[in-house]
Amino acid sequence: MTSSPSAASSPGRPGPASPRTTPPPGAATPELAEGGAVVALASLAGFEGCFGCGTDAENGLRIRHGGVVDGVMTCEFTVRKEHQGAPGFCHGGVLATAMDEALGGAAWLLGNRYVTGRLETDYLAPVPVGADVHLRAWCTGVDGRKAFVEGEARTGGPDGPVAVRAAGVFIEVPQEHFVPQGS
Ligand SMILES: CCCCCCCCCC(=O)SCCNC(=O)CCNC(=O)[C@H](O)C(C)(C)COP(=O)(O)OP(=O)(O)OC[C@H]1O[C@@H](n2cnc3c(N)ncnc32)[C@H](O)[C@@H]1OP(=O)(O)O
Repeated sequence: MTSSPSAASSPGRPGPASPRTTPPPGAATPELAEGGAVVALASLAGFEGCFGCGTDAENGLRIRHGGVVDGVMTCEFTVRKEHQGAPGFCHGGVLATAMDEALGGAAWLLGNRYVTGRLETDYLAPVPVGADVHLRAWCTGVDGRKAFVEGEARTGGPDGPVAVRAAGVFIEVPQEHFVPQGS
């Protein structure tokens, strides 16, 4: 088992999450499942149609999941013209979707299935159409079925300026929560 980084030591950690997305006192330190669990679970669950990462989702974000380094989930996507909000820039809802995907992926690294209960986003800089967006997310604590997760999106490279910060609460669900493919 690998431990995820503590909130205090996470590289590029965003500012404080709200009280609703901060692990309560006594929350467990996240323990990641053995490597690859997130990918195995996702393929079992049929994520091809996912608007965030699905390869069959023609108009989706086609987020490319990367590796996990020191408990931090990495992924990226390219802002296309159909993602535009204000002229020349990515829509904020698209960026929230990307953060949902990244934070959700960090929760799934725990080895269970999770859905978004709450998602908070801070927009710090506009993201141009055509930009590559580099996402990172990590779990800060687990309390029963709740996983507390934070993340950030950067442009201009993985170590470029932070454009979006996010924090969320993801709730563990059984496989039966999802609609079987083909139903
Ligand atoms: C590579 C793979 C990567 C995968 C990434 C996936 C990313 C995408 C993720 C999504 O977008 S998921 C889609 C959006 N989310 C949903 O559709 C969830 C809709 N909501 C529900 O289905 C139910 O409300 C939910 C399963 C979350 C909870 O219902 P339950 O009846 O199972 O549980 P319950 O309401 O008893 O709550 C369980 C615990 O979670 C807490 N909780 C529930 N909703 C919450 C909320 N909104 N915020 C904070 N905490 C919440 C609740 O307080 C409680 O805490 P305690 O155990 O301490 O009492």
